[in-house]
Amino acid sequence: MAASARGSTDVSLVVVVHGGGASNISADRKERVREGIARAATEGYKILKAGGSAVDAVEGAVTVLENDPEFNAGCGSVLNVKGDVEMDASIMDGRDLSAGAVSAVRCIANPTKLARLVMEKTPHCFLTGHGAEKFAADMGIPETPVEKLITERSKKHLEKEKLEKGAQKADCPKNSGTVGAVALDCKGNLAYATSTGGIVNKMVGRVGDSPCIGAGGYADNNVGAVSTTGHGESILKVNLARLALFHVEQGKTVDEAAELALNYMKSKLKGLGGLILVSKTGDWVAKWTSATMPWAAVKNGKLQAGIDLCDTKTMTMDLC
Ligand SMILES: COC(=O)C[C@H](N)C(=O)O
Repeated sequence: MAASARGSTDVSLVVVVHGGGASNISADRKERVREGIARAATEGYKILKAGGSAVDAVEGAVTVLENDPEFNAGCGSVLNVKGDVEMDASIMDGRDLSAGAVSAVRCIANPTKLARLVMEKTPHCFLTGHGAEKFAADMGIPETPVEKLITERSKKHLEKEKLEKGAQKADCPKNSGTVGAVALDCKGNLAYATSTGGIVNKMVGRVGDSPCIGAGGYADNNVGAVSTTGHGESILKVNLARLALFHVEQGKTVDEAAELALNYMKSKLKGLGGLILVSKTGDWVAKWTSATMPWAAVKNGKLQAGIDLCDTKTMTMDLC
């Protein structure tokens, strides 16, 4: 059985965010993570309330998390084997399936904003490495010195990982905080965004699932929107986001669809992770097979957030 939280049926504004599926989060970080994830969901919801689109809302929510050093995206990204930051992100508009992605980008504060520019300003879906960085410069995005993206925690994390190398099972990323959001706006449009520093101690040039449309996320107004987190190589192999939406298309509830997709990945590959899903009717679910997955959701002005099943405390805040 996968762990989960879910919302009920009726059409309305919905934002759901996640802060990455991972092994246990230490007690001292829990409150900071919970506060950050709730702030991101609130930001996304405010954008929807002000008449913004689902794409605006997911970009806004994920930007909050990229700027928060507690999460593995933007500032706070985990480091590769060389101690460097290489980030991946993607975004998708469920209206027309337009999508934008970037991978292995370095001196960029908000890779999701860059992914949106790829979607809106180029004839392509996906730019990588130098080309993506050149495009960012052409779009007037200032270069962020890499030191501003690296935290003491991410340095310690790499050191610890190098010492313990071999002890970790490859199918469960340790304490990673990849971030993502899904949203349903007042016009019935759906979108997702996912952003990550990837996995600690990764090879230079390694690209995970997060920028890959269908794996790291998917949005289609006819079905729903999904953002995923977890072991990237497993997520890529099962196309986790599209797989979950396939089950919704087949008539499963959002809860059943998420569970079927995650359990398939676990049984086939021993791959652990999590996902958030909102359907075209506004039903949502946050579900994970990893030990924890910080999540927050706002629907009908009510905010709920949680981290793991042992920590069932949820906040309910009236945002009407
Ligand atoms: C929780 O960690 C992650 O989500 C990492 C990300 N899926 C990757 O493999 O790049």
